[in-house]
Amino acid sequence: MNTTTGTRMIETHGLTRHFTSGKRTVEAVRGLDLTVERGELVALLGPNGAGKSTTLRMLTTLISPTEGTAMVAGHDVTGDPRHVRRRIGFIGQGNGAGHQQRGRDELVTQGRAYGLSRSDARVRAGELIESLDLAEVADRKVSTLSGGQRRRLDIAMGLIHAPELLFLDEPSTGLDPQNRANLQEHIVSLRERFGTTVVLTTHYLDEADSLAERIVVVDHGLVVADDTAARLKADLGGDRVTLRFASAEVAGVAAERIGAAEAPARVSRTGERVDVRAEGGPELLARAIGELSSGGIAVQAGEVARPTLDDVFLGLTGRSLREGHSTSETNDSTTDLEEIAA
Ligand SMILES: Nc1ncnc2c1ncn2[C@@H]1O[C@H](COP(=O)(O)OP(=O)(O)OP(=O)(O)O)[C@@H](O)[C@H]1O
Repeated sequence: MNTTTGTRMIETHGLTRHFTSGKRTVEAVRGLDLTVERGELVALLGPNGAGKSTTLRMLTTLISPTEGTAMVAGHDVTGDPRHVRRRIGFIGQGNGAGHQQRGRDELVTQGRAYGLSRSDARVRAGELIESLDLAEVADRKVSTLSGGQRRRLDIAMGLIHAPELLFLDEPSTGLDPQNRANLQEHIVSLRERFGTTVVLTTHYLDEADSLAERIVVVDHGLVVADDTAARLKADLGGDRVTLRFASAEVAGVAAERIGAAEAPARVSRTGERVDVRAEGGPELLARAIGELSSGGIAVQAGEVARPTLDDVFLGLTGRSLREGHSTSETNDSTTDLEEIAA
């Protein structure tokens, strides 16, 4: 049920959240400006402690902003949280489903918590079971489901009241590659089937790259980049070509020659290695090997790497996203869903 008029699903201005304990104040989110249009699939990407979950918790009304404003699905998160909650779904980290009930009963209970009649909740549960391929698991006890099956059940729980906007906090953390791939397919198909706008957080660069149309990179509580993965990578200035030489001295001469021949490519040398950042990396590598060897310089090894989102992050922050990865944090999404339903 899409009830919001206009195309903007999220609009924040200067969204800020501080946590204070004793004399210590953590500035988890520091003036975040974000817009998401209806139907978009947006990933919030950032290292541990960047402020992704805190942002999601403000947008889903679970915690209040310290400063700033956020309109979500047409309503103010501070002034009108009930209407926001009715229009959104939130699937937190961890497993939101109980253990001894069957999947189908969990869904009906969840629908009831959102104010559906028992018969409407049953009908809606049946629709979701069919469209999310849960037929095989719906009549089993939740405690017997695999991690991937539970995650799909979690998604169905978040969709029971047909939200216009679905928030997923690290949906695939802890899943094996096969289950991650399945889950990603389901997320993509949500929009096709239900027209749902999806905002998810992730640590996984490849997940953000392949899944999201738009990537918002968050670091230290701020948006440091906001664009498509392709444009973020293109902004880096093309492929990275790495060549290795017998000595640092030879590499120095090679770097000068490549710089002169391949302008405007960016050339840098580290010891015996020369890195070149330029469009058309494979062709450049072939040219450089040919020209250097005809000038008497042997290239010992050469490779081309397409830019990755990790390169983007490294370029923006001087740190690698991979350094910050950890799956240790767990929030209980049962609590989140209950709070939302309250
Ligand atoms: N309830 C809280 N009390 C105190 N500090 C908090 C609280 N919640 C979050 N923080 C702090 O705020 C900062 C941002 O945390 P947040 O969980 O939003 O980051 P994140 O990007 O979601 O990280 P992760 O990828 O590890 O989930 C961190 O320094 C965190 O320790």
